[in-house]
Amino acid sequence: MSGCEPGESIGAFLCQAGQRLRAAAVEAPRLEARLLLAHAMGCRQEDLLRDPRAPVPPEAQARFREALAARARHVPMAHLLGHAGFWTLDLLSSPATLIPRADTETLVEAALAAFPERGAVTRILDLGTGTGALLLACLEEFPGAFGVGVERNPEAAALARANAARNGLAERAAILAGDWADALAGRFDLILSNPPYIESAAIPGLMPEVARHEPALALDGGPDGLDAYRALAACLPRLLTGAGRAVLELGQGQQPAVEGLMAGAGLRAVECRSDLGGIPRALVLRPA
Ligand SMILES: C[S@@+](CC[C@H](N)C(=O)[O-])C[C@H]1O[C@@H](n2cnc3c(N)ncnc32)[C@H](O)[C@@H]1O
Repeated sequence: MSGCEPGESIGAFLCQAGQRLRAAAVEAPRLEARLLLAHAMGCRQEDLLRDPRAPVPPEAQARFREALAARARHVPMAHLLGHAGFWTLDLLSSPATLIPRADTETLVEAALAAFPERGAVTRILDLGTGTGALLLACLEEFPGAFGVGVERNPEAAALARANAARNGLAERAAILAGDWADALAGRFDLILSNPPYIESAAIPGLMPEVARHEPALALDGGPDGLDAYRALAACLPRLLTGAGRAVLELGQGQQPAVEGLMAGAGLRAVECRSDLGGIPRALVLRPA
């Protein structure tokens, strides 16, 4: 490849990998090449930069080539590295569910703003828990709370359980495989949900990392994107305590429709917090 030194040094591998990822229209090719090589060599990114002329060991070369080819096919970085950061946590991620997104952290901020008195939250529910991101971040922030996470895909439920253990929260979390709140009785102070909310017809047009590599069960909200909110509207009123709050993630432009659905079920919107891009993202609801 032009402009790269030949050979098997760290520098040569990074240069060639950066060019390959750029040609595949990957957004941050040099950074991702460093992350993948560090992962293949079992070291930190900083260690690579210390001696770019050092050789890449043969086993690491093989792992790196494989990961690089997958990344050039737009397999998401989190699937290749096996984990992703969310709030203060490091979470295992897998193709069984959504990779946790920074936008979803807006829901944690909204929950914290809704309950300035942390002790007021003793029972938390997360519907469609996936990696466990929202449930575990909130358990971290509300230290007196016990949490239940429900997930339709048993493989994702197992991942959420592993993440609870990995973050020292297993004693305070129960993860159930099931369909929304069908198997639940009782009431919760804080209910979180980031449901699938993309309109079915829009999914093929999403970036390839999402459209090809994240599961439809985590994305597809039906023809108008609102199917899961209808299911949530049907169960949230019986699950919230009188002073409880539900915090729901919204897709772009969905605030009026979701507020309308929830109002019809007897839930009043008290806040809608925007994400860092200025998009209304976290809708906070209370019993009317
Ligand atoms: C958008 S992802 C959110 C995952 C995680 N809560 C997050 O914020 O990163 C939606 C999750 O809901 C799950 N799901 C979809 N339909 C469900 C249902 N009927 N009951 C329970 N979980 C469901 C999906 O498998 C997926 O893990």
